[in-house]
Amino acid sequence: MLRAEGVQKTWPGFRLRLAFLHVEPGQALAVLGPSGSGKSTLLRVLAGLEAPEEGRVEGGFRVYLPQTPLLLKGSVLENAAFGLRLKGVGRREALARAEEALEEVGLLSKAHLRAQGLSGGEKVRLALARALAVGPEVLLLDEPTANLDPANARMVEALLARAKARGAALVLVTHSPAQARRLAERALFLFQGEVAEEGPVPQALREPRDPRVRAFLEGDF
Ligand SMILES: Nc1ncnc2c1ncn2[C@@H]1O[C@H](COP(=O)(O)OP(=O)(O)OP(=O)(O)O)[C@@H](O)[C@H]1O
Repeated sequence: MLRAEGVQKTWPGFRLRLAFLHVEPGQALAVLGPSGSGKSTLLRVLAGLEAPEEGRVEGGFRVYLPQTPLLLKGSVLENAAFGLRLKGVGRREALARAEEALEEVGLLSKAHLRAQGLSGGEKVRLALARALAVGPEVLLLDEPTANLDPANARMVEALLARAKARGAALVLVTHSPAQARRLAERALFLFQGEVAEEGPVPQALREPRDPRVRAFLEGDF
């Protein structure tokens, strides 16, 4: 479960304001909006990586995936085990669970290769394996399929759907209304740091009330 209330976060010349946000276990909220509207800032506030000047964020164990995966030097397997090791899981068990996570993302055959040598799509899948291995209650994802080919994007979407089915709450920043439709129950549109629209996915994407959201969805924003 993830819940935020009365959040305000300012940067020079920019202010994010969010009255209320709630994501249930097993559900996903898609966050859409033009470049610079505050999507990443919102995600980082929800992750606890940026402290808001006002408001509260509450949630269970959260894992944040930035747009460009941050991988460590060392093998694919060591990277996949890293989150578990941080949580205090012993080395042997962490490696065994990391292997399971790698199998799930289709990277077990590359477990002993250098993580830095993976392709872009494989790096995203590895970051997801590392995240999923720790069983997060909340996954915060910043455009996880940006720059991926269709096959990798489909694979990542399938993994996210599986994480939801296991009860994770997802917040998914995406530029793709189609992806929002496939993965999310609710959608939120940000414009210049303000929520212009929030609602269930079919309606919010099909019949938005805000004219800026309509223009955005028609590709005019
Ligand atoms: N660490 C920071 N320091 C100062 N300003 C920042 C910082 N992070 C974001 N901003 C500013 O906040 C505003 C919103 O940026 P943010 O990255 O949240 O938007 P976004 O919707 O995620 O954009 P994009 O789709 O291009 O990634 C921008 O004006 C940006 O310059």
